[in-house]
Amino acid sequence: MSPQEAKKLIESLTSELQQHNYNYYVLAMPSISDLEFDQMLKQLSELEKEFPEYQDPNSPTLKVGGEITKSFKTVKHKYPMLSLGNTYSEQDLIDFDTRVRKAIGDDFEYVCELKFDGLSMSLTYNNGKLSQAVTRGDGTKGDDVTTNIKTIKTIPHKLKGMGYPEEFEIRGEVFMHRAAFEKLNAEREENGEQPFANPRNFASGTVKMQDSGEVAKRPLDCFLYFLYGNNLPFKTHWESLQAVKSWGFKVSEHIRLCSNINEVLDFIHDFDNERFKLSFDIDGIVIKVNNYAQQQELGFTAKSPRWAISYKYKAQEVETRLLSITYQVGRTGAVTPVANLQPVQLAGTTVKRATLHNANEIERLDVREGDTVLVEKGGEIIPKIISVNLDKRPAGLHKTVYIQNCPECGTELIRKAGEVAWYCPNDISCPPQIVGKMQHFTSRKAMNIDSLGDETIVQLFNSGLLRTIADIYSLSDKKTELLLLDRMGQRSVNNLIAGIEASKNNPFEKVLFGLGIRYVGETVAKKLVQHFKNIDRLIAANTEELVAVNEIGTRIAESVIDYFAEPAHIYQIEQLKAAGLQFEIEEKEIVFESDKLEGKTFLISGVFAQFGRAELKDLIEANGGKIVSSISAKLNFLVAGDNMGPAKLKKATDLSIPIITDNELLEMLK
Ligand SMILES: NC(=O)c1ccc[n+]([C@@H]2O[C@H](COP(=O)([O-])OP(=O)(O)OC[C@H]3O[C@@H](n4cnc5c(N)ncnc54)[C@H](O)[C@@H]3O)[C@@H](O)[C@H]2O)c1
Ligand SMILES: [Zn+2]
Repeated sequence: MSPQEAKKLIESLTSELQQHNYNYYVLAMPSISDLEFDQMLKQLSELEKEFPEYQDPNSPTLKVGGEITKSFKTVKHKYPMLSLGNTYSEQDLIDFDTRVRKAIGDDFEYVCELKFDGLSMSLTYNNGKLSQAVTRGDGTKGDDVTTNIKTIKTIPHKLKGMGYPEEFEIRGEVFMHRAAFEKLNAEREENGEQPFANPRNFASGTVKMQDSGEVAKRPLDCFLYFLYGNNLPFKTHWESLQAVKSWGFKVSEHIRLCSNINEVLDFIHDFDNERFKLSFDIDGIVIKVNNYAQQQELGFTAKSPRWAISYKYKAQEVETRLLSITYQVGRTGAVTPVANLQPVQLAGTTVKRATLHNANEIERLDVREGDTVLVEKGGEIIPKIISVNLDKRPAGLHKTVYIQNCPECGTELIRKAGEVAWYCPNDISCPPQIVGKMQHFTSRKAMNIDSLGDETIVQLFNSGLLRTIADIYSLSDKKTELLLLDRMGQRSVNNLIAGIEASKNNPFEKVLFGLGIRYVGETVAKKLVQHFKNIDRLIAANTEELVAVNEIGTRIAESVIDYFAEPAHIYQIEQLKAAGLQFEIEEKEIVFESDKLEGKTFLISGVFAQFGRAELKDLIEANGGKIVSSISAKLNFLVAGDNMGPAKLKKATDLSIPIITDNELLEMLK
């Protein structure tokens, strides 16, 4: 390769990898697999060795890939948070072992641990109390996410036992169990939000949310795996893991002390199969030299310790035959193509189906019924088709033609500009859409009608008793018909009717969420209700008025407008209103201009569910109050939302300044 070519290639690899780092760490939405990323990184590293003059000082080979964000307080790490050297090959591990031996001789042990697939977190404890939680960030500085991390039940706020140092730092991996991931991701999809590809991305997206209340709803967990501090009372990593367990930290039971590299390889082989039985994802095994003094002797490179390495498992792949492609219609009308496969064993489960995502993906793969396909199950939960084995393609297979009509109701499919999915627009009478909408409407977070479960809805739909959401509220007139159905006795019918009746007390925000308007999830529904107060004002709102609401963008606004433009939806709302459902919230009697706050000073900090900061500021000023920007003894009130910085909180508490919520501020205006 000529130097000129090498320079060009180094530049393009560097910028491509930087983009992938951004997608992975900041957006939590990677667009290539880890293996592809690692191969590109290796290629760059080899080129840089050959042509060091072209290496970018910010090369991804030298730096931890993450970034700090502007949304949290930045904290400098006391001990840098580095990456780990990684490999997919056993030979590389043997080479690693040789290097270690050269440096420290033969007398040492390894600790093998699982490489949890989440995001690393640094926790600081002072006198046994959790004082700070910080993300890895760029390795030198991270985001202070203490408030969010405090919602994780397995991270102790206060330690048990004795013998912990007065101040220490402990590191671990925050992750989400697979079952919780699948459940929450399915809910996201139902709400028309983009699903996360795997639990790691979901956990990482969650930790960086602004609203700790929302974080608390998503069950995260954390395994701890390294202790830092001055004069730790331990000589080895293994000892420290046993001790931190006794202080109340969660340490994985799957750790092993190994006296040589062969025992390490045994551990790796054991978990090649065992890993699929775990309730969470791992992407490999971490191998650490056990003794602290020996770790110190080995030291660090710019990016990772020399006393540790990780072995990453390759995603498992297998070939099988594609029997047919079918199409599923979801609650929102989105059509998903599904590959039905000749059943095959893969990653510990029998795989019969794989997702084909959308029409573009079918086009890209040129996959045809009857093809032999390569299926992968990696970090992603749902298996996917990687490629078609053209050598095995029988003669005469027809190119796949994407369906043009809904497989359920025959309506012609549509595709909106800028979207990849095709939709069935018939949300009035397309069976999976109306059943799905009713199931959503009665679900726990919406109207919470326990007695009308998913299967009962299907049964009532099939028997013609339910056709729309509004029909639910006329079931009480149809007791005789209900009693004729299978598994419907007097008691279950009474329960059913009572549950439906009770649901009428649900507040407007639950009803609005229950309607299943695309992109209107729980939080958006709350915001719309707070802002517009009643359904008529919401129906009348135009795009401008909608996007004026904090955190509502044009995509949501357009979806809301489209929904209310449909006469059948308006008719349904009229019926639900007539049945007695809540379509308004009580107006708070707020005087929007007054002198009630005259002579008082306010400082606003944190984020608020019902107001933007600018809105709050306007409100205070319109009522005669004065906004100040720093805390002093003269400040009258601190208006505090979520995620307020701990330093501010402490200062205000020290000065005994009254801390009020946005609701308490509203009370002052009444
Ligand atoms: N697909 C993409 O676009 C993309 C982009 C960037 C990075 N990546 C992936 O991320 C990797 C680099 O990420 P990285 O720098 O965080 O390194 P890494 O994830 O390979 O290893 C370091 C991390 O391992 C974690 N870890 C889990 N269990 C551990 C244990 N028991 N002990 C110690 N640490 C443990 C810690 O969070 C630590 O920060 C790449 O190799 C690549 O596979 C992928
Ligand atoms: Zn349809």
